[in-house]
Formats: sequence, C-alpha cells, structure tokens
Amino acid sequence: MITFFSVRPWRNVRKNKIINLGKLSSCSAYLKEVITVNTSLVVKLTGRKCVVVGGGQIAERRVETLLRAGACVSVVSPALTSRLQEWKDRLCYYPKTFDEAMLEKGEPFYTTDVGGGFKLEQEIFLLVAATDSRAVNNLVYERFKDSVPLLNVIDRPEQSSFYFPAVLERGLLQMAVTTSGASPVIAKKIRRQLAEQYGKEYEQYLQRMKEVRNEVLTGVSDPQKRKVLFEKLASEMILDYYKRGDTEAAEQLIQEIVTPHVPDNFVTNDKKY
Ligand SMILES: C[C@@]1(CC(=O)O)c2cc3[nH]c(cc4nc(cc5[nH]c(cc(n2)[C@H]1CCC(=O)O)[C@@](C)(CC(=O)O)[C@@H]5CCC(=O)O)C(CC(=O)O)=C4CCC(=O)O)c(CCC(=O)O)c3CC(=O)O
Ligand SMILES: NC(=O)C1=CN([C@@H]2O[C@H](COP(=O)(O)OP(=O)(O)OC[C@H]3O[C@@H](n4cnc5c(N)ncnc54)[C@H](O)[C@@H]3O)[C@@H](O)[C@H]2O)C=CC1
Repeated sequence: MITFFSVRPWRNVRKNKIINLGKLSSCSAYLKEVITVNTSLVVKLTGRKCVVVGGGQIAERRVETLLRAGACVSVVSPALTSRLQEWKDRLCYYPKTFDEAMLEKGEPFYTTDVGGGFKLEQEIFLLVAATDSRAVNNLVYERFKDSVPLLNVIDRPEQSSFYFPAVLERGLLQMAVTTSGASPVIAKKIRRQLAEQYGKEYEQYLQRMKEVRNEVLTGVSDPQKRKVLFEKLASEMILDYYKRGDTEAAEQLIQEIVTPHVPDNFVTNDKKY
C-alpha cells in the first residue's frame, strides 16, 4: 500500500528568502527562492524502518498506517493500547521510556529483521514522536531532526517535516486531504464528504482499469491513440455499470472501446466477471 504525506518545504529557510545554496549543494543551482507551499507526495514504505515513540491512541493510528504500508515498525513506549498489544508480534516493541537517560546511554532500538540492532540515525526512514508529553516529543525532535528527514512531531506541526492527512481509500484510489495543520477537523469533514461522492464502485473499476491500461500500453504503440482510449475508458457509463453491480455490461463496454485497437493482445476478463 501507498501512503500519502504532506511534506513541508525546506525547514530552515523563511518565506521569500534566498536559499543558501552552499547548504543545499545537491539542489538545482537555478533554485533561487523558497516556495513555502507544502507538497503532497505518495510514499512507498514497504520494508522501510519506521519508529513511533509513544503507545497511545494517536500512536496506534500511526502504527496501523505504517503496518498497512508494509513498513518495518518499531514502537518505543512504556505502555501500549490494547490494539497495539494485539499487533505486538508484527512490531518490534521496545518497552522503554524515551528520555535523556536513554540518549545518554546511547541505547539503540532493535528491529526484528536484523540479528543485532540498528542505530536509529543510521537506518531510520521515518519517525513519529507521538507521546502525550510535549517535552518528550521535543526531545525526540532535537535528537533526530538532523538525521531523520521524515520526522513528525504530533503536537508540533511547525517542527514536523510531514503531516498525516485524512485519507479516503477505495482500493487503488486514495484521496488525501490536508489543511496543513490549520484544521484537522475540516480535513476529516471533507474526507467524509468525499466518501459519499466516491463509492465502493471505484475499487473494481480501478482494478480493472489497471489491467486494461497495461494491455493498451503494450498493444497500442501510438501515444495519441492510447490517450484517446484512456479518455474513453474514463467513462461515467462504465463507472455507472460498476455502481449498479452490472460488471458484465461494464466489461462489454470496455471490450467495445479497446478491442478494435488491440484485437490480438487484449485479454478479456471472463474468469473474473
Ligand atoms: C498536524 C497534525 C498531526 C501531524 O503532524 O500529522 C495534527 C495535529 C493535531 N490534531 C489535533 C486535534 C485533532 N485532530 C483530529 C483529527 C485528525 N487529525 C489529523 C491530522 C493532523 N492533526 C495533522 C494535520 C493534518 C491537517 O490539518 O490536515 C487527521 C486528519 C489524520 C490523523 O490523525 O490520522 C485526523 C482526522 C482523520 C480522519 O478521521 O479522517 C481531531 C478530530 C478527531 O479526532 O475527531 C482533533 C480534535 C479537534 C481539534 O483540536 O482540532 C491537535 C490538538 C490536540 C490537542 O488539543 O492537544 C493537534 C496538534 C496541534 O495542532 O498542534
Ligand atoms: N490527530 C492528531 O494528530 C492528534 C494529536 N493529538 C496530540 O497527540 C498527543 C498524544 O495523544 P494520545 O495518543 O491520545 O495520548 P495517550 O495518552 O493515549 O498516549 C500517550 C502515550 O505516550 C506514551 N509516553 C509517555 N511518555 C513517554 C516517553 N517518555 N517515551 C515513550 N512513550 C511515552 C504513553 O505511555 C502513552 O502510550 C496528545 O497529547 C495531543 O497533543 C491529540 C489528538 C489528535
């Protein structure tokens, strides 16, 4: 599964100030101004090492998102919610309090997939500070802000390098809504409105479109023709057939659109429908 992020612009520079290009040596030399608009990216987390500090309600939500994305998740917290307890065998649980003493000892967190441990700063891809203590969250931030690029501090939107949006999922279709921390409740409300507008029919429709698109990409060499076909396939009528549960009619219409252009290669989906 794919996870959405709203990523904040370069952290240490202010609006409309010229970037210090010496600091950003790998950035394009023509980049003169910082555009202070957050950017939505679709991130693949499969196999990535992610850490959540905290084991409460919000940590639970984050862990669920990360596990569904196939990430390798470590949780650092003296206590866990009952759902987190249930998922313990899918996590690397580090039952400790994150504090100064831990940092002083230089304790690494351990993962299940490597024999030994890993030093967070060396291997961690994404980190969420999700405790109910601002001081602890800040400690996590101070410790990892220079080494972990994807760092989220639950109660400090201004310090986080990314946010978690409200996500509507319909199979391969995901819609992420963010207000950049301005009003999470409005993000939630819009997600609910979208849920009414975009129904379950999109799951089947997009699954089928993914297959058909591959057929068209291999069967039709002219990009212009392909574009016309894809536009025809984005038909309200096909969607409507799926909505009514009439997959046969949907399939027939798909065949009518595609078969004249890829008669030999086009694989019908008889088995499925
Ligand atoms: C910055 C961010 C965290 C980040 O960095 O990712 C953040 C921060 C904070 N949220 C707070 C409160 C609430 N958050 C929600 C709900 C959601 N919050 C989510 C995201 C984000 N919340 C990120 C910004 C994303 C954006 O704006 O688009 C959603 C979309 C996704 C998710 O959490 O999974 C999810 C809806 C999911 C859904 O249903 O679709 C509700 C309503 C409810 O729970 O019903 C309330 C109570 C009402 C209120 O207070 O507004 C507080 C104050 C806490 C306090 O009072 O101490 C902070 C801290 C602060 O603002 O400083
Ligand atoms: N959607 C969002 O982003 C929202 C964010 N919040 C913020 O998130 C914070 C956490 O909320 P909940 O998860 O509901 O709190 P919670 O009380 O359910 O959980 C707090 C967790 O932090 C752990 N913890 C405390 N000190 C720790 C330490 N030193 N090291 C490791 N773990 C430690 C506790 O053991 C507990 O598991 C709230 O205080 C609030 O600021 C609140 C509501 C919504």
